[in-house]
Amino acid sequence: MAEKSTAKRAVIKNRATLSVAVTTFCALLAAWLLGWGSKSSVDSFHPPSPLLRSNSSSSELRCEDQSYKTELISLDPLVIYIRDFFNTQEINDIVQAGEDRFNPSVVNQNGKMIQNPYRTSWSAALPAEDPAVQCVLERSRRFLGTVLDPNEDEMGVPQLVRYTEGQEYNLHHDWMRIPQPAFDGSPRSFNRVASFFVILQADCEGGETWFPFIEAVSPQPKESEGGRLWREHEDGGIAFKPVAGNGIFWVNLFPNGTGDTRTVHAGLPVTGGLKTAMNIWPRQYRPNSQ
Ligand SMILES: O=C(O)CCC(=O)C(=O)O
Ligand SMILES: [Fe+2]
Repeated sequence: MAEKSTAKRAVIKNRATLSVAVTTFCALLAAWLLGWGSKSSVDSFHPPSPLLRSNSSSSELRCEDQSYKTELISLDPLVIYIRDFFNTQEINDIVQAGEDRFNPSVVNQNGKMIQNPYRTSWSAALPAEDPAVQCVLERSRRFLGTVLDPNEDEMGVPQLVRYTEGQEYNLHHDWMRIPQPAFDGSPRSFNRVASFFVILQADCEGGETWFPFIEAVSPQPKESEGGRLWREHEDGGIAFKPVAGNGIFWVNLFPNGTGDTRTVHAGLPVTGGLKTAMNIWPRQYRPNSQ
């Protein structure tokens, strides 16, 4: 009897030891799967776009996942409104990265970049190596899906644009009439296939982004007038209110590479305060003969 109970105790002890071991193993496995001990970010990647590849020396970049929401505004040309495209931390980091780099904005006139009363804002080219810049460029690249050829195309040089009271950018399109020859000397030229225009700071009055030739797929419901993010403009088309973190995406080029004049748009005058936004102009390359 005593022998039996000793054996039983030994079995119980072994089971207990086994169960502690199993529990510890499961806990360690769960901790590993949840990524404890590493940085609390959910998205990790090796920069894949040509621009990021050529300019980045760091081996790994960690970006926060961003759950943005998209709303189709127009199908032809394609215009998509993106809510919460950048988070507050990214906005702060990107503004800081560009803060000391602002110069008077210029416009392209017959291939020459010149200052013009047509565009009275400030611009700053952003450093491509900045981690927040890399994260939002990568997010934008993924948004584009197959629009960019990973072997040819790139995300371009992102820019900040800033307006104070009285400043504006009159009607223009973002695509170039004459595609820009490739900087690497290859017999290719690029054009801005699409635009992301994302608001970073919107402590301002005025400063809507107006597309006179864009018609919404259907009218907005009338009841949400106050909280509207865009409105039908009195001179036609749609005007988007600047809201920090939100962006507008549109396609500039037809499939044959020519520019779509219906994408003409303006940054309407800021009548008070400060508006800062980021331009991302992905570059699509074509052989020079085309
Ligand atoms: O400021 C805006 O609302 C538009 C700016 C713009 O179109 C640009 O910088 O190309
Ligand atoms: Fe523009």
